[in-house]
Amino acid sequence: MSSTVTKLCVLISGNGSNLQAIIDAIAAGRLNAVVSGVISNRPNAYGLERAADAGIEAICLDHTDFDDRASYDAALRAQIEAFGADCVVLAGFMRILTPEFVDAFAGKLVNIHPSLLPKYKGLHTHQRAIDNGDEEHGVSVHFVTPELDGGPVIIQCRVPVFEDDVASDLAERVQEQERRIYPLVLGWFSAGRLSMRDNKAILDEQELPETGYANE
Ligand SMILES: Nc1nc2c(c(=O)[nH]1)N[C@@H](CN(C=O)c1ccc(C(=O)N[C@@H](CCC(=O)O)C(=O)O)cc1)CN2
Ligand SMILES: NCC(=O)N[C@@H]1O[C@H](COP(=O)([O-])[O-])[C@@H](O)[C@H]1O
Repeated sequence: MSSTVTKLCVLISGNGSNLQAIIDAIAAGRLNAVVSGVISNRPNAYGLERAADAGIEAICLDHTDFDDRASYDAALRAQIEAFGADCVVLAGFMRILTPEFVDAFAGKLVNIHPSLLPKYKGLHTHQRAIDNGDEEHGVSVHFVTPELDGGPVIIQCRVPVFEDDVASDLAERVQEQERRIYPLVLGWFSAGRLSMRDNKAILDEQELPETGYANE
């Protein structure tokens, strides 16, 4: 890994609590990286304010301004390259990315997903877990591939589901773990310990298991 500090370009769509966890970890000296820029596809994302408060360049690239996914992703790629990125960090980014975009950042594009993949790919994961009567749920950090939420898992964390849970209760319990594990994974990446090879996640030259619970 070069002596320069790892540049993280963070993509958001909403509140930005994972972005804030990354900003806080960097400020506390727990993550050796810099956020080179923040991009939101939604103008009202509170995460844009979080970035501005931290003195980080932040812009809205509104997907509704584009005719199709391919043109949006081309503009998104150009903006990321303008900011500079050793790693593109999806942090609550709610747009499905084209294969061309994903391939342009292969191996340095990660996402945090609120379920124990491969369960509950897609949206509304907490409500689906509750509706199914699951006793456990959780979060996965994975490399992004063209297959939606199908990329190699890097780390997972489990949380209990309680009988009286509503989706927001479960989301809060999951997000508490998200804020803990995302800076951890990004630290592995910035230290040159984490990579993706042959569609597998590799940590310290060891292939990571398909499901690996961080709180075991
Ligand atoms: N090609 C890939 N793109 C994305 C991945 C991925 O693994 N491969 N991960 C997602 C993140 N994600 C869940 O973790 C996710 C985000 C968005 C959607 C979705 O259905 N989006 C809709 C719009 C929904 C909305 O605006 O509320 C869409 O893009 O049409 C599903 C899963 C990020 N992208
Ligand atoms: N499919 C992607 C997805 O649902 N991501 C989820 O959105 C939330 C964003 O929170 P944040 O904006 O406060 O970081 C997080 O819980 C993240 O797991």
